[in-house]
Parts: sequence; structure tokens; C-alpha cells
Amino acid sequence: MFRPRPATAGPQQPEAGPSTQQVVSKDAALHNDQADPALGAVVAPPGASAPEGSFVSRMMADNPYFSAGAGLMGIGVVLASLRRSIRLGATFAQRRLLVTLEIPSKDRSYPWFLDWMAVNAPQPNPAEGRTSLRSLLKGKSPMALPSHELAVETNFKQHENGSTEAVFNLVPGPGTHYFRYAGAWFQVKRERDAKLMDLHSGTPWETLTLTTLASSRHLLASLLSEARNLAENHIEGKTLVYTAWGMEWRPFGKPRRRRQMGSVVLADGVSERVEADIKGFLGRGKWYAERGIPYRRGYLLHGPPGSGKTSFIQALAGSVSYNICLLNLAERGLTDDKLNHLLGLVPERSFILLEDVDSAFSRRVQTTEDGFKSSVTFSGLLNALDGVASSEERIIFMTTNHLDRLDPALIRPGRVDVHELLDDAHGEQAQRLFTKFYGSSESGEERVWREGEEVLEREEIERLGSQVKEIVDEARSRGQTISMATLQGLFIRSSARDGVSGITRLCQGN
Ligand SMILES: Nc1ncnc2c1ncn2[C@@H]1O[C@H](COP(=O)(O)OP(=O)(O)OP(=O)(O)O)[C@@H](O)[C@H]1O
Repeated sequence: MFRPRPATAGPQQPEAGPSTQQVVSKDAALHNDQADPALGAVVAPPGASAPEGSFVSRMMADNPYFSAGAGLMGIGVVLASLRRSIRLGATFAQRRLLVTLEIPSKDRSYPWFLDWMAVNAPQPNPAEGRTSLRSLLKGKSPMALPSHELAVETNFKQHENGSTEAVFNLVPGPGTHYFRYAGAWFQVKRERDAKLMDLHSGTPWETLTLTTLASSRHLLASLLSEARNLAENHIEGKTLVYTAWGMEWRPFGKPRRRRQMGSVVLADGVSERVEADIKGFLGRGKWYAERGIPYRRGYLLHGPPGSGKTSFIQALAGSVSYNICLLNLAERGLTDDKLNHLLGLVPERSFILLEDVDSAFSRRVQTTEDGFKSSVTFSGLLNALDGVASSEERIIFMTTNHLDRLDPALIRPGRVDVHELLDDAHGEQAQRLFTKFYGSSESGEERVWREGEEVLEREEIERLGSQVKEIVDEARSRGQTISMATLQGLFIRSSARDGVSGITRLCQGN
């Protein structure tokens, strides 16, 4: 009679086989024995029953806990491989679908991008007091999601009268931020490495990582160009002052509005002479190269305090669209090596300005109360000045109030090519400054009249101006001088007539 074989039976079960339970057990043992002979089980020949001594086989077959454990293990293995596949899938998707761009803090585009983010951050709606997500999503690009992780960058803005004001710029702080640009969403992560320091500047190493869809990859370049243009527009028509920050030059404060040449009133012919010399020097690189002469020019402006040396250098920089790298030789921690390094790294189109060169070396020998000594040596300075050889033109300005204290080696031709005295006011200079203040300005801007101030006819201003000239010249002949800075201070706070009486008093020594 045909008897169907039990579904769970192994192959070639004997006709009068054991119970179903036994068959299943033997079959399971067989699989286990085959899977791991090392466990000591004997592989049963087909048709033979499992050997008596297969302890593991029996235990696995009979022990419900063991079977459950094996089941759980199986689930664990499945879950682990699922997790791994998801991770691999995510990595794969990220590689294929997303694109990331890393901007290290060392790169020039780093501050540009942060400023761009700061400019494009949403301004809270004054009515609501916050930015609504809907208006943000509907809004025109570029637009950043409001961030709660902000960092402050403090800059100093210099006013025309020389006073400075702190300006706070809120930029994205360390953390993750989102913004939309040209219709695509971007994630930006600002990360700060607590362990790594930029040894040059002494600031923590940072990175910005931008992530977007691979299809928006082309936007990364235009985003960076936009950030650069924003930075350049910001300094367009302005003068940037760099100061030494560790081993590199960093902009000091916001770019300043270019100082107009006409706003610095010097003795007859001085401005024109120096300006023409610089303009003549620029663009003669080939001429210098052909003769094997280092392409650099040094200027020394000397004279009493407040005669306009710094202001004149600012105006000259503006007139040839240069920036200024300001270096204080008496600065703590400045060594010969650092000086050499800095002078070799001056940003393009920048004057090097060494102010009060005399004080650096008189302080070198005397120690101040806090025990500080400038470690720049005189020979170190000479070497650094001579070493400033580059295909870029180099223009070095030095200023001093005490020409007589300077070592002739410092100001010999080749190191200083043009010496110019900017003195206390001459009568004619004082008259020009007076007319600038009280007559209408050269640029056509009307001056701001003080309340209650009498509006004077042009002839009257001219008559008072001549009076100023006479008073100042007469005082000079007696050896009594007055600085241009003092005159400016007087004119800022007085009316024309009061200005004249103020000068008279000052020149009489009252
Ligand atoms: N010749 C000038 N024409 C117009 N303004 C002047 C002139 N000289 C000085 N001033 C004004 O006086 C102030 C100080 O000038 P500045 O700092 O340029 O003088 P300085 O000669 O460099 O002084 P110091 O030697 O003390 O550094 C500025 O606000 C500047 O506008």
C-alpha cells in the first residue's frame, strides 16, 4: 500500500521509521552536524539513524530554550545586516545624490562665505517679531533659515574725525544651518576643532561643510563667487587697513572710505610731488627688472605730531587704490624672523606702513614697567627691508616725529628714496584749511551750518582767511607754531569768526 512520507522526514527514511518528532530531531541534528563537524557529531550516512553520542544534536533538538536562542540570533543577524545595508545605501545615496564642499578657515573664501550668510540671514518681521517659515519658504532666494546658533564678529568702524565705533556682525555660529539659494536647499555645518589650532593666528581650526543635491553642484561655484563679489563690493572705493595677526595679515576693522587727497592740506607742492613720484614708480616693473634693481620704493614722512603724516598716507593709498599694512615695530612678541616673514607676505596692492620708526628702537633698549622688550633688532629691520624683493611692487612708508633719532643706515637711498617734511601749519596752509571748513567744499557739498551761525559772504570768508594766514605766519616768525590737527579741532567746534579769534589766542600762547 502506498503510504505518503511525512513532510518533515529527511530523505530515504525507512518505511517503518520513527515518529515524526524523532525524524525532525534527527534531521535538525544532521543539519547541525553537517554545519559544524567540529562540535563532535558524526555525520550520519543516508538512511542511518543518528549516532547515540551526538549530544549537541540532541540538545538542540530537545531544548526549547536553545531553539528560541537560535531564532533570536537569526533575527539579530538579519537586523544587523539590514542596518548595514541601510548604512551602505545611505552612503551610496550620499555619494551619488549629494555633493559636499569643505571650506577650511585658512581659505580666503571662509570669511566671505560667513559674511554672505550673515547678509542673507532673514530679518525678523517687526510685526510678528519672528520670521515665519511660510514666508521663508515662499521668499525669494537666497534666504537662510533663522538660526539660533550665532557668533559675533566685532569690527571697528573709523569715523572721519578719527573716532572709532564697534560694529557687531552676527554670523552663523558652530552648528548646522540651512539656507536656500537659487531654488536649492543647502546645509551648512560650521565645526570647530578644539584640539587643532591655527598656529599663525592662534585661533581654533574651523571648517564649513556645505551639502546640497548633486544636481545643484553647479551652484556651489556661483555661491562662492557671489560671496566674493559681496566682499569686494564692500571694499570697492575703500581702503583696507591690515595689521599683523600672528604670522599673517588680517584686515583691521571695516574698510574705510577713501580719504580724498584734497582733505589733507600740506605745504605748497608736497602732495603733488609725492603723489607724482608714486604714480611714476608704479608700472615701471620692467624698467627695474631690466636693470636688476629691486622693485621697491621707500618714503619717509617726518614732522611734528598732528601734521597729517598718517592722513596723507591714507589719501595716497586711496589715490592709487592701494590698501595699507600697518606694522608697529614696538609690538610685543615681534621678532626679526616674524618681521621678515610678514614683510614677505604683504597682500597685493598694499603699502607697508611702519609708524614711529624711532620709538621702536629707543624702546628696544629701555624696558617698560611690564618688562616688555621689543625683540626686533635694528639689523633685523634692515635685513627685512632689504629682503622685500618681489615681482610685485613694494611701497614702504615710514613715519617719525624725530628725524634726528634715526640711524642714517635706515634712511639711506635704496631704503628710503623720498624724504618729506610735514610740518606744523604755515600761514598759507592754515588759510587753505580755513577756507575748506568755512567756504563751500571742493566736491560741491554744502557744509553743515551750526545753529545760530551767521552765513558769511564769500568775500568775508576770504578776508578772514587772509587774517588767519597773517596770524599764523607772524606766530611762526616768533617761533610759535600750531599743528594742523589743532586747527582742525578748533574749526570743527567754532564758527568762522570764533575760529579766527581762537587762532589768535592759540598763537599768543593762551
Ligand atoms: N595737513 C593736514 N590737513 C588736514 N587735516 C590734518 C592735517 N594734519 C592733521 N590733520 C588732522 O589731524 C588729525 C591727526 O592727523 P594725523 O594722524 O594724520 O597726524 P600725524 O602727523 O600722523 O600724527 P602723529 O605723528 O602723531 O602720528 C587727523 O584727524 C587729520 O585729519
